[in-house]
Amino acid sequence: MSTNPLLHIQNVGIRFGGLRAVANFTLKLNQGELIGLIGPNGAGKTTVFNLLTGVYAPTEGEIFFNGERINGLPPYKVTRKGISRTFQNIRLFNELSVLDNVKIAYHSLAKHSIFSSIFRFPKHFSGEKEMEEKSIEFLKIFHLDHVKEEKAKNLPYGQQRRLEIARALAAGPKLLLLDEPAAGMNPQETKELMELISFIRNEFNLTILLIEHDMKLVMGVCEKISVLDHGQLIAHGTPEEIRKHPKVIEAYLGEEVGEEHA
Ligand SMILES: Nc1ncnc2c1ncn2[C@@H]1O[C@H](COP(=O)(O)OP(=O)(O)OP(=O)(O)O)[C@@H](O)[C@H]1O
Repeated sequence: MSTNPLLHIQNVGIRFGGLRAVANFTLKLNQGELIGLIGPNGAGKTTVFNLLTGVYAPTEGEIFFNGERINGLPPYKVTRKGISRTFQNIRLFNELSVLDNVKIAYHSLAKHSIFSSIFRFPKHFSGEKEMEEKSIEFLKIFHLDHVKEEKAKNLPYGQQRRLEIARALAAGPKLLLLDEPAAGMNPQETKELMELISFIRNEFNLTILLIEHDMKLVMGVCEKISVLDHGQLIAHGTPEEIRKHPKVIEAYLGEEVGEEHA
């Protein structure tokens, strides 16, 4: 069995002018792990995702994915390597149907060539059919198949969040980055999301890095949690260790990190 981590972030940092948004950040994710990334507002969590997905190139450090150095690669190449993400502010094709939103993501994996697509050779049609069937399978997992013809913008908020995850998964990632997937959800929706995240991790053999302010969710699904404060890693450990960690308690204004933050 390989002991190499799927993702290895080594002493990564980035400056925006005089601000060191992330500094000396190190994290290893092994295949199949579900790790939480938490921290107060402005701690640098989304910047870490932007560094991992090629939105920003790190000004220091290295990022290895599957043993390959990926820092500096453009976002589309990072996606092709097997890293997908969702965004804090939902980004869907609002005017397209739910099904088309997933089909577009699945397209990046489709086996039929661009020429057969343009000239509509038979191979293209079988590719289209397969893509549609696969996309509907994804929608079933996310309980969205009954609204597949609906425009994305017409879905209730909780369903839009689920569609974003379905779309990220349709690109066939090995590593899924979820940026505050429970933001704006009610407690029941959050509970269902928690179950869904655990389910897809097992079902798709995924490795997941989860940014989330809802501590109940983070503590409930993650094996390990990394805590950022002012761009620095201040703690890494099990939910129980993090809950009691003095630096984490201090970063969260003296309160014990727990359900009061849910
Ligand atoms: N493109 C940018 N240019 C300048 N400053 C930036 C840029 N992106 C992020 N920052 C700054 O970097 C710091 C970290 O921001 P980031 O969005 O990563 O924090 P966060 O932990 O995700 O916060 P939140 O929980 O509020 O989403 C903040 O001070 C932010 O203003």
